[in-house]
Amino acid sequence: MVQYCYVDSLLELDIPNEDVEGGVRKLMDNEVVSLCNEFINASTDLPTTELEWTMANLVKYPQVQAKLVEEIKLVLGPERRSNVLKEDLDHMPFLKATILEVLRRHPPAHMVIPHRAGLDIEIGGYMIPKNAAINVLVADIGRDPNVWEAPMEFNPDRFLVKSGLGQDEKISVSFDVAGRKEIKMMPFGVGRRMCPGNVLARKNLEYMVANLVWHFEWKAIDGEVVDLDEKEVFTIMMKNPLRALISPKL
Ligand code: HEM
Repeated sequence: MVQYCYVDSLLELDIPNEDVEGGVRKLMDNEVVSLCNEFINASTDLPTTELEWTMANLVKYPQVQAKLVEEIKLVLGPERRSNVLKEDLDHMPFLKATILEVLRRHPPAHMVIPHRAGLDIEIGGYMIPKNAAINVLVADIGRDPNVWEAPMEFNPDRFLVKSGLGQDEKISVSFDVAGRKEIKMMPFGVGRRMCPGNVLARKNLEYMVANLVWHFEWKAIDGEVVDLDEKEVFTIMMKNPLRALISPKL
């Protein structure tokens, strides 16, 4: 069987050649290395950082952890003690909402990768000249009090939508992460350069968090308070790493 990998796709790419009008060229070795480096870092550091922020919030706010466990119990039924499976995640709106709330409140990247203006353009009364480096304050967008009610509060419920009445009542999550209609937060960037791993990253986080709270109880260490201060490393990490009492559920 012929294996086709990410590097093969890079070697096949034709990209615009800025030295030749309308021309194309192949990627140079240093560009391939840089893209692989970006891919490996982006797919490991950011999800790991986000997992720590999630568990920190679940330790700090035990009522949110308890609500997650309730949701899992409801989906798995009274008898099942096995792992939460990928298929189960589709029936867990509160879990999805929790991950979105972590991404809003603690995006692991406070800025996107720098972009460049392709032409002179005026946006919102500001002239942006061609070739200017552009960056976006991702964290500030997700914490904007004009857009989010009590933005510094950790409240996954804000992403839940109720529909139907009585027995037909349904709770779901409907959020435009890609910012197609409006941009209320952008932890994965938006547009053509939006993170290609965003669906995978959210699913993985949901899967890991669901199983971590299903099999273990996460509690604050006596006398310690979970500190949500931030520190910039490659990603925005917890200044004081999470310490917790983790006990297996029997
Ligand atoms: C919580 C997890 C993650 C977050 C918050 C995140 C966020 C981001 C952000 C903000 C960007 C820059 C977008 C822009 O410049 O407009 C980006 C780019 C990228 N991400 Fe992610 N990411 C995550 C996980 C992943 C995973 C799991 C993968 C791969 C499996 C991945 C692969 C990439 C790649 C290849 C780029 C560069 C895209 C480009 O330059 O066009 N990321 N990510």
